[in-house]
Amino acid sequence: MDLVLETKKINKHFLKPKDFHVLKDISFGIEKGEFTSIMGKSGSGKSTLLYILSTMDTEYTGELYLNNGLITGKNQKELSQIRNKYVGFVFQFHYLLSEFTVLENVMLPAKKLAEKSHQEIEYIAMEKLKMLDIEKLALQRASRISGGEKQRVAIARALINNPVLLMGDEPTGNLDSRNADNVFNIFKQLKEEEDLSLLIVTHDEDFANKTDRIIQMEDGRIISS
Ligand SMILES: Nc1ncnc2c1ncn2[C@@H]1O[C@H](COP(=O)(O)OP(=O)(O)OP(=O)(O)O)[C@@H](O)[C@H]1O
Repeated sequence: MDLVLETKKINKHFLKPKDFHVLKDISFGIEKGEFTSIMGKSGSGKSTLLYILSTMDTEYTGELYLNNGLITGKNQKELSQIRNKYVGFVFQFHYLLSEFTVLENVMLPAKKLAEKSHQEIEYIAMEKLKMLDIEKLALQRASRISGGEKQRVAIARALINNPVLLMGDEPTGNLDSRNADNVFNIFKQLKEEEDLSLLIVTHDEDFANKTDRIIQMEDGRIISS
């Protein structure tokens, strides 16, 4: 099995205001090209888990592997490199820089990685915009485009460093059903054509039912997957 992500017995406690065991023995793997959704009631620990998987939160016990490499125990500088290289993120709110153009927003994570020239990054960014059918918006300010378009730009930005895994926290939560369907179809296309793995937290049952696998969480545990 070619796993792009694996967790072994991840546990997390919030210590304030009092000890709360929020994640309990979370062990699972995501295969290359797999499209997985995470569902569960509000408060079941989905966002807390995603934050750990995204390497942003290091306060947990257990082990996290990305692309077969052990992530747990690495320092912040190493984590930031790994994050930029292997993982893309899409959130409910797109967090675009509104005074920047669409193209500039998409280029930003590649600029941070500082491995390619400005011209190369611009070329790749335009390719991503074409893939998402929004290349005509490249020079438009991010504040001047629609909600559905903004989410496409956020997806293009998440893909700029060619990640192996795209993670999303409610990426369709703020969209109407037509735009939510569009985003699902883009994800499916990325899985099928680019062999990308996707791990998406969602409350949308229709969306989750169309993915390859649903990980169901309850009270900090995985109850089915
Ligand atoms: N910083 C924190 N300190 C203490 N408790 C927290 C903290 N962050 C979250 N929690 C608690 O941990 C539990 C899990 O929260 P989390 O946000 O992971 O749930 P969720 O499943 O993503 O919920 P939702 O679907 O509403 O986004 C909740 O009971 C929440 O109140």
